[in-house]
Amino acid sequence: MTMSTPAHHPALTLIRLPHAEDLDLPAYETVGAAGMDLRAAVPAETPLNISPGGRALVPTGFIFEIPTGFEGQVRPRSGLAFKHGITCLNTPGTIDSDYRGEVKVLLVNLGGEAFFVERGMRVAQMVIAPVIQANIREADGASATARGAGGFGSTGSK
Ligand SMILES: O=c1ccn([C@H]2C[C@H](O)[C@@H](COP(=O)(O)OP(=O)(O)OP(=O)(O)O)O2)c(=O)[nH]1
Ligand SMILES: [Mg+2]
Repeated sequence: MTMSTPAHHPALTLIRLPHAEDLDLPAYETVGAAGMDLRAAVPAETPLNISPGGRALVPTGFIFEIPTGFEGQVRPRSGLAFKHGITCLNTPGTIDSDYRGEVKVLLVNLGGEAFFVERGMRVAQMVIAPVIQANIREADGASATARGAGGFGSTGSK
């Protein structure tokens, strides 16, 4: 495997909230993992029940201080999607670098059975990605291109 350089590892500070007291830190499960898994900080005694077709906001128990110039993307886990129809409703969820609240995961149950989210369950993964903020300006007309306003299959279906 290619060696990583420190430039590829921006510092990420996590602040543990009281209800995450005993939870593992979100972590990359393998050396080459793109995302760190996020665990559910729901009470151990009351798993969160998501009915078929229902949705729930699952606390992670951590504040993420995403470095400036980056974002956090909350993405589904394919295993939960495949086995249970559990995915993130707003995927990818966007975590802004200036957000200082608890990261939460918006799950939806597209499966046919109730799904119970238990404490410590890895419910989603977060990818840290660079962000480019555009300089926004307004203009009177759009510049000419070969495509013009064609879209939605205008180049043909094959
Ligand atoms: O899956 C998600 C998506 C968002 N957030 C938090 C972090 C993010 O920085 C903030 C706002 O998210 P977003 O911009 O997607 O939501 P909005 O509906 O536009 O709310 P706001 O008006 O607060 O920006 O909510 C999460 O914890 N989990
Ligand atoms: Mg917003």
